[in-house]
Amino acid sequence: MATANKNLSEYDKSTIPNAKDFRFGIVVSEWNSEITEGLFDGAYKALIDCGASESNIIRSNVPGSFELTFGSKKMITAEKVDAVIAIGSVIQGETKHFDFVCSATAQGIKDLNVLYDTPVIFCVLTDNNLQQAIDRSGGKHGNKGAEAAIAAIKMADLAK
Ligand SMILES: Nc1c(NC[C@H](O)[C@H](O)[C@H](O)CO)[nH]c(=O)[nH]c1=O
Ligand SMILES: CC(=O)[C@@H](O)COP(=O)(O)O
Repeated sequence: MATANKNLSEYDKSTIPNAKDFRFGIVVSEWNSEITEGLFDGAYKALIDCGASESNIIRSNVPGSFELTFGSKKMITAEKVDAVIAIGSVIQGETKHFDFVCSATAQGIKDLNVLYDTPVIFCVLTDNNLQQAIDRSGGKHGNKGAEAAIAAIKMADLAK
């Protein structure tokens, strides 16, 4: 189902474990910060809404999405979190760089989920243009950050 056919912010709390005992790391890319800050806001509010404590949400920043893999690895090894949410926004430019950044980031985060026992959630928008990113970070299609937060809670519960 394409994002256009669902709202990313919608969730049923009756199907989600209470997050009160979990500790979450959120790693935020600074590229396209007007988008990534919106994603962070959506993730943070959803975690709190589902019972997480503010003191159990730890944030770090990285320069761009390519650095999310390293930043997430550091969050796993240094902060003893139950799940990590990796937040980025990659927007197509004039060249093939978009393809390499998206692929490397997706593969890197997938690799962390294989190498470590802490789930890392792929909250990286890979859009053709700025409007698509706006629509998915609190716009008409909801907020992928909220979707990622729910995934993080469910995976933290699965991994415990
Ligand atoms: N163009 C975008 C980038 N590019 C930067 C890379 O992620 C990386 O920081 C750089 O290549 C140095 O290693 N990053 C994004 O997150 N979004 C973009 O649209
Ligand atoms: C995703 C990118 O790296 C891209 O936005 C960079 O833009 P360009 O391809 O025009 O150099």
